[in-house]
Amino acid sequence: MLFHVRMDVAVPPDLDPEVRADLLAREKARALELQRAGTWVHLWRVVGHYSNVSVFEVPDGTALHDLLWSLPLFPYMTIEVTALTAHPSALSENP
Ligand SMILES: O=C(O)CC1=CCC(=O)O1
Repeated sequence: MLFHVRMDVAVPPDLDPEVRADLLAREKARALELQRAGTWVHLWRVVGHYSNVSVFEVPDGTALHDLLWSLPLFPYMTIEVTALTAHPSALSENP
C-alpha cells in the first residue's frame, strides 16, 4: 500500500545541541536506510516549513504506524497520513 505522509517537525529550541545533532543524524540514517530499501519512496521538503511530504510503500497501515513510531524524530513530529490508491486516469493504469 502507498501512503502520503506529512511530517511537521518541532524540535524544542532549548534541546541540548549534542542531543539534537545525534537525533538528526539518527533520523537521517534511518531515512536513507528506508529509502534504499524502497520503503520510503519519496521524501520532499515543504518550502518554507520544517516539514516534509513523503510517500511510503508498506504492506498495510499497521506497518506504517510501526515505522513512523520507530523514527528517532517521532516524539517531535506532528504526522498526517493519507492512504493512496490507483487513479483510473493514471498512465500506470492505462498502458
Ligand atoms: O527534516 C525533516 O523533515 C524530518 C526528517 C525526515 C527524514 C529526515 O532525515 O529528516
